[in-house]
Amino acid sequence: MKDEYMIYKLSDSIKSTSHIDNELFVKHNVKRGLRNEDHSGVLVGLTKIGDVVGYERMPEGGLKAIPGKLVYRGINIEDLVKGIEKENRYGFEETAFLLLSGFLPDKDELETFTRLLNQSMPLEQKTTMNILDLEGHNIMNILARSVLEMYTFDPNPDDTSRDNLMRQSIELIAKFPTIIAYAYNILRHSQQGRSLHIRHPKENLSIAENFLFMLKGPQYTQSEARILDLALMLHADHGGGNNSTFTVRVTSSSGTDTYSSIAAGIGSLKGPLHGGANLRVIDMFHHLQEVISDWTDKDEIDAYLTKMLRKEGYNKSGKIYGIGHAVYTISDPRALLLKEWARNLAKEKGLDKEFAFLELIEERAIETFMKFKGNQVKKRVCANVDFYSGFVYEMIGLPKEVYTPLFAMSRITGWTAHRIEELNFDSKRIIRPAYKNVSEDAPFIPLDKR
Ligand SMILES: CC(=O)SCCNC(=O)CCNC(=O)[C@H](O)C(C)(C)COP(=O)(O)OP(=O)(O)OC[C@H]1O[C@@H](n2cnc3c(N)ncnc32)[C@H](O)[C@@H]1OP(=O)(O)O
Ligand SMILES: O=C([O-])CC(=O)C(=O)O
Repeated sequence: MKDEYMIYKLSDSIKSTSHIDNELFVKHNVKRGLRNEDHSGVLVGLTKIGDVVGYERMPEGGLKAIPGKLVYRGINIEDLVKGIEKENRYGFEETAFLLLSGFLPDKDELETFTRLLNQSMPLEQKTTMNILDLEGHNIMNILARSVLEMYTFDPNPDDTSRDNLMRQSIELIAKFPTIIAYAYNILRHSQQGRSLHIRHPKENLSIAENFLFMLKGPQYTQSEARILDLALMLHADHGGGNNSTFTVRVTSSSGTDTYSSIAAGIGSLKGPLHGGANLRVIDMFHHLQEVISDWTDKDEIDAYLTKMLRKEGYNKSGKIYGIGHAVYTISDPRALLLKEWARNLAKEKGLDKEFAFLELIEERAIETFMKFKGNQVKKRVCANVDFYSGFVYEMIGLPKEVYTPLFAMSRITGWTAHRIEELNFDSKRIIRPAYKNVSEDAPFIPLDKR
């Protein structure tokens, strides 16, 4: 047999070895994707960090869809974001403090914490040189590799004591913006032939400002930095059950080191059904701008969205990106906030027509999805956080390569808070669910008899 045929032979076996009848999940009462029949998540843990609410349980049984609510350490995200906006301050550092500590910092605590973050932003010279050296066009991949490398420079990488976990968490939160900005500048140079600028983080700038400075130099506006700061606040945590945070909790429960666990979380977030969706949404939006001739024609939009759901349009995945959520049903509170900023910004930038089209796609996607699925699906869908974020980033001049990394730059706060919690409750136990084997027994056959 020719060597290359082996790949096809083995790959062909996947058709039968990976086929598991849907009915078997029902028969063995297996919760597909750790989800109950009514789509709610199977309860697998307790947390005091974030609360994600999309429905109420009725006393007579069943779920009642309610407008989505997101809470960080007991504080409603809307109150946090609007409170900080009203005081005309940057809020991501404060959000990180809140998630890590469980309480809001006073003035002195906030100043000290912000200074600590600022001082931890520069990278080891060796890490910078390595980022320069890392081949590749995907910043999530470069970020994961850089995080794994931080293990080498940490004098105490495997120590899971409280103090050390907190020190590592602060280092990671501070260094993510630097790694991402450097990686983008290098990528821009190596893949797009642009001149190479490495701007080191500055003192006395917020993380949002510093990121924009490192990415594009001093030519960013205060309103761009404020919007980025707000977006960072919104993406910081989403409870313990989202795919990347759960990944961090699962890996942490084995007692592995912080860098291995966070690199695994980055890998999860990169997926197009999770944080990677923000990139897909903007790509899908540009595609729709091209294929839909009349951006106000509901019938034309519906027809194309139906094609997408039938796996005949766009990337033929059958997905409409930025729509649907494991928990939220009526609304994702983050999407509502991002949508309002997008609306205002679009007005400012003369992009009202584009915004109106995106808003109409949201409306039609929900309608079309419900019609397409009919009574096959018991839950309604809404736009999620990824639906408007890319449009906002695009308007503030951010390149698409950093959209998903920006999610990671914010979510590192939630990941580290959850890792700390996973390793510090008294009754902790390694996370180890079960899989039922549904294959048939097979005899061992000697090689010359096969
Ligand atoms: C930060 C975040 O991670 S937010 C989510 C970002 N991801 C996306 O935007 C990708 C598009 N959305 C999706 O794929 C899904 O809505 C998810 C992955 C977010 C949630 O999936 P689920 O928890 O399975 O959602 P839910 O239980 O409501 O799904 C019901 C059915 O509708 C399908 N569905 C849900 N949303 C969509 C969508 N946007 N496009 C097509 N089909 C969808 C599901 O695949 C599922 O089908 P199945 O019953 O055949 O398995
Ligand atoms: O909760 C989820 O499943 C996904 C999500 O919105 C997030 O992680 O922000």
